[in-house]
Amino acid sequence: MTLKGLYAVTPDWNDSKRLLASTEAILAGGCRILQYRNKTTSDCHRQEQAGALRALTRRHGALLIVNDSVDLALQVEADGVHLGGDDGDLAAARQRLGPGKILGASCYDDLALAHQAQAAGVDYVAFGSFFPSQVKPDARRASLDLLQAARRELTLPICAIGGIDLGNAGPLVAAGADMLAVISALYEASDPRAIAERFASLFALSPNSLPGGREGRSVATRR
Ligand SMILES: Cc1ncc(COP(=O)(O)OP(=O)(O)O)c(N)n1
Ligand SMILES: Cc1nc(C(=O)O)sc1CCOP(=O)(O)O
Ligand SMILES: [Mg+2]
Repeated sequence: MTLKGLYAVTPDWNDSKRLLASTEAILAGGCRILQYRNKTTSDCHRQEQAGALRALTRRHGALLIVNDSVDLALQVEADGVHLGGDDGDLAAARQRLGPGKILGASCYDDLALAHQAQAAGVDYVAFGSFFPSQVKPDARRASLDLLQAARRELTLPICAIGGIDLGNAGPLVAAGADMLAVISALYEASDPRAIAERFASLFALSPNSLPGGREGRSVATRR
């Protein structure tokens, strides 16, 4: 499966019934990549929620990526793991996961970090925060210029994250983002399925037809 399109990331909800219902709607809307992220619950509850999301993503033919923990990713047979700067060594994680699992890395606003992550064997890199985020109000800010430079210099799929909604997503895709990672604009929506459908449709558009797409990659340079 390709690492392209809407990448839904779960909120810190401990109500599993609500979490599963909203996630099911997002997957029904065409999202094919889900990250399980819950920073506030116990390990035991995290394992339970991740296991339920594993079953749900399988039913929808979607990838499941676990945030922060190689152990949990292996326990629930997830498709991969996402690690940030404080989450352990990327090369060691690659060793433990083997070549078949997806490894993603946070690179914040730092292109040099992305080159290091690429050398360590990751499958995608993430930059952010592109916009103010209620989930991470103090996150470092990444720019469209950084995204365009990353697109020119890196061969890996690139993910954008942080405060992304339907109103600001177009220029990110036009600048070279392969994936848009989104929490609030999906999970706080009254109709998450409809929002997911509209995000998914952004990736079916050509760069120049996207809002802010004049500086998008030319067809010749797109992968
Ligand atoms: C797709 C994606 N990008 C970035 C992050 C942030 O990871 P990290 O910096 O480790 O912060 P936490 O999410 O662990 O708080 C992510 N989770 N997913
Ligand atoms: C988990 C996370 N990481 C970020 C980074 O910049 O690395 S921003 C972020 C929060 C994303 O949530 P929302 O879509 O609600 O802004
Ligand atoms: Mg982390």
